[in-house]
Amino acid sequence: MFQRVAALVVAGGRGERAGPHADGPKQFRRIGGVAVLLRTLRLFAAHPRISDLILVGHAADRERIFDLLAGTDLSERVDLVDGGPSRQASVANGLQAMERRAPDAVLIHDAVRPFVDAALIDRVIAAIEPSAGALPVVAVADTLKAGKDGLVVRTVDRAGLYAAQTPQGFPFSPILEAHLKAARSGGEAFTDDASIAEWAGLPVRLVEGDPSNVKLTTARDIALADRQISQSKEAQLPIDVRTGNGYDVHRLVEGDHVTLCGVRIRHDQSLSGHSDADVGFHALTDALLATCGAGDIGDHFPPSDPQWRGAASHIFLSHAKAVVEAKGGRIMNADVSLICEAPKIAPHREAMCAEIGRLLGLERDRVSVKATTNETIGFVGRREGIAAIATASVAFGEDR
Ligand SMILES: Nc1ccn([C@@H]2O[C@H](COP(=O)(O)OP(=O)(O)OP(=O)(O)O)[C@@H](O)[C@H]2O)c(=O)n1
Ligand SMILES: C[C@](O)(CO)[C@H](O)COP(=O)(O)O
Repeated sequence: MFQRVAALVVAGGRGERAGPHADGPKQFRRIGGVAVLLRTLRLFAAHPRISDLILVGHAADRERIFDLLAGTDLSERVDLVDGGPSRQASVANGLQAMERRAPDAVLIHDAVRPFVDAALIDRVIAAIEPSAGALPVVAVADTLKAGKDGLVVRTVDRAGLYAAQTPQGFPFSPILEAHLKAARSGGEAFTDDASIAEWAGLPVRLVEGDPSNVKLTTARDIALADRQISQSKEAQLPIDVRTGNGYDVHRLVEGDHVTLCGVRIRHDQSLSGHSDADVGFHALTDALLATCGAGDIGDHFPPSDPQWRGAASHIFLSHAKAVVEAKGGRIMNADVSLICEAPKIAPHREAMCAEIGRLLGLERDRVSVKATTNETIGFVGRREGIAAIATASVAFGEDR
């Protein structure tokens, strides 16, 4: 039995056949509310036999991937490697990056096969041998035709023909060697790793695949997968709605404006702080992080870190949104109370609500900004500072 079995998940493609989408290439599209890539990574991360998890992503998607993994256990678990111009090149990059970890065996999997399950991973691992790979397949069920210029040329005997799936499993050194040899020979035409093994003379065992383990190739595949999850048992589980609160205060000093809930307001004082001192956004950021036990704003953006000096606080709020969403949460509403003697908030309230709605993707009736004075009592009453209290609700479990 192999001691260390690593997983290499390739997500460096552009998903051209699926077409463009605001979320990015198909591996970032959501099915059942969760990004395809996140679903796939979670399955490998949760499997007890997987020792190492390497993700290959397109260089242009680095930020998107970091945002997706931020705040999840995966950010510690996954190593990100840049992909290449073809799937073959992406796998080769991943295998080379994995070499220093010296795994005994490796499973190579398409990020866009999010329906892989633990039983299939077990079957593939069990079939890998020191000198043979393992390939999950499903027998071809349709009658097969060869065609040319719109005409049938002949009917192909389907006996012994299989559709290849992933994860494909191999002893590590032989598949690395095979990939390096293929790269040296200049060929970029291999669409899977079993064909590289075959070309290099490494035998590959057939393993029972899983018809549900489809590859999401077109926009229709993605829509079907989304519908399938929405109708599945996981979608029937109760939704878990959580509430978080946040509080912040900043000192008022000499100045000419304050920024509150993303809106710059002329004033005869300014708020002092390491960032732009937007107490409203800071309190709301904490409220969002609190819904998933993700610490507070200071954990994510330490005041000791010079890069956040003077930073616009929408960065913190958008980050909190990404953390919540990476954990499978959907923000339901956001409510901020500003506590100050001046400036007057009412004239700016709509602009503040619009900014929160824009940043968190919330409709107007899910956002609230309120204000109160402190009746001239205490530090707020003496105009020494402005405070904010925020509450947010997030629904989790929609992705199960
Ligand atoms: N240069 C590439 C091309 C593909 N892949 C990955 O290989 C898997 C299977 O490839 P495919 O379905 O062909 O994905 P795309 O290349 O993204 O799709 P298309 O051919 O439609 O652009 C996907 O997880 C894809 O992200 C990769 O890592 N690097
Ligand atoms: C690796 C693979 O998913 C096995 O079916 C497939 O070969 C990917 O190939 P594509 O040609 O890029 O769709």
